[in-house]
Amino acid sequence: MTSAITDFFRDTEVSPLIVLSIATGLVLLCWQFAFTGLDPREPPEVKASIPFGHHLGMLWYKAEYVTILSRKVKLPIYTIRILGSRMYIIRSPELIQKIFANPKAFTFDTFASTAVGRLLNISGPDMKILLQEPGPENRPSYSYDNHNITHATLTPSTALSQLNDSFQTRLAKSFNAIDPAGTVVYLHQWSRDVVTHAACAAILGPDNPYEDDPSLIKALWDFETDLVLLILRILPSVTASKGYQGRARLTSAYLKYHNAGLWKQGSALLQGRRNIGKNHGFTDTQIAEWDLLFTIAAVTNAIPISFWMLSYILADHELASSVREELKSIVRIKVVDGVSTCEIDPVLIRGHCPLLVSIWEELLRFTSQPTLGRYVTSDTIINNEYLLKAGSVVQIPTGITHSDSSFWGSDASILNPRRFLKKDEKLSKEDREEKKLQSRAFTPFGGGKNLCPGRHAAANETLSFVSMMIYAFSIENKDGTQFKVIEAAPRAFGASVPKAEKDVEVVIKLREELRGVKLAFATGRE
Ligand code: HEM
Repeated sequence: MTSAITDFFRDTEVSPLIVLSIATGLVLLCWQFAFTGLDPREPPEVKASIPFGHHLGMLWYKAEYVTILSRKVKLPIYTIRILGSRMYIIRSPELIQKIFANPKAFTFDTFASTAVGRLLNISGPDMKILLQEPGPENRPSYSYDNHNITHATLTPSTALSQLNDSFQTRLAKSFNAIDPAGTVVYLHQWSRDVVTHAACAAILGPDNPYEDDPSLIKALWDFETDLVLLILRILPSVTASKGYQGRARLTSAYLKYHNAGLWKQGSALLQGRRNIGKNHGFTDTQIAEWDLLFTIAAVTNAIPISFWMLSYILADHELASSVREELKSIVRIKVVDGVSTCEIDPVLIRGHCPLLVSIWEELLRFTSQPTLGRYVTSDTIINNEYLLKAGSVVQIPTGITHSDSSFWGSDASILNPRRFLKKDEKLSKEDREEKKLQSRAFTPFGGGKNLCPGRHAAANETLSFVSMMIYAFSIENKDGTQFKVIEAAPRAFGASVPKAEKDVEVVIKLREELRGVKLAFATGRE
């Protein structure tokens, strides 16, 4: 056989590269035909206009492809073929809710466990015990226990209030370090660093690795940026060198933190997760690695959205001054032992600052557009209508439902800061119907069993950061030009909120009337 191939190359003028390309094409074509026909009850298939068009689209547009495709395909649900298997894409809020309602048949855990296994190099029996199967003596699996403690400590409770307090205390420290006469920073990077410091203090406690070595913040974001390449694991030390090195530095810093017993001053969330890890026989290194992954989940969307929210307000003078006006009702100037403090109470924002809350919700609609994924574990019919086959993947491009004018009106494609201002009691019957449709179409935090447990913490983080920035500081472009919202980069696979493409240099100054005053947040409130 080998000599026949060599003879062929010797006897023909065709380059081996062309032959190889033709052979690859043929294999892929056979693969495409090998795809078993659709059951008539499955969602209709949408074929690409050119051969392998969906594959090329995925390679080119990455996470955005199913959103781009769904803008053209107006069906409530449809099927495409990817790598020889089915992918069901759902645009209809009604069908999306059916998926959320059945986490056994449509699971997120399969994706999460595969990704975590590849990131942490877990395989074989360890993988089963750690992530999916019941543990020894039929105890619940680690993933089950971990899911419960994470959701329990992040829903409104004393544990969450303490986490929020720690966030705000560390945030205030960064604000008080700003030179009142003016500090020049790159706003995107500076916001990222300030909020990351606070988020890590909230989870890990005040004495955490990032305080010892602030360069770990960059390592964390390098790791986060290279996450997909690290999951793919194709020569990661070369293809994802920054993330690869960042992960190594962070893992050893987190291990040092655990070995020194510093976890004892961490959040109830961190301590609860540590206990569960210990009960399931995790080593300290595994616990450190899990904490690192959790830190990524906690910062990956919350931090970009803080930057976007600040940017959209700053770019609109009238909006910024209305927000500042509204904030006056939750600001107190306190004088203790001759020291004046300007204190914002974030717990009061929901009740006293409707415009700020509306901007937050609109930012979630406008920027948090995850493509949610579920794996189909058994043949299931949804809505008494569509058969979804086991082994397939469901994709929910929320960018579609978040921008559909039939739910959001003719201004769906622009950011309207006052969109969520209408109060329920003032709504007409028609408005109430529209609101119902909107609430089903609004899934910035996903839904069902995996609905983001960090949503309350994220709201607190963003609203605390933005409210103090807008109330206490003036922020202007360093070059004197008008502040504008900068371009967003394409959304990465798995990310809900995009990051900024570039950065903008600004001068941050404490407002004249607050010179000599310290900044703080009210704490100890539930
Ligand atoms: C604006 C900020 C945030 C956004 C937009 C966001 C969005 C999401 C989304 C879309 C999911 C997947 C849900 C699904 O598939 O149905 C998710 C899951 C998750 N998020 Fe968030 N998130 C944010 C902030 C946070 C924060 C601050 C934390 C932690 C403190 C956090 C922790 C998690 C965890 C642990 C999961 C996995 C939940 C599970 O599988 O049960 N997130 N998030």
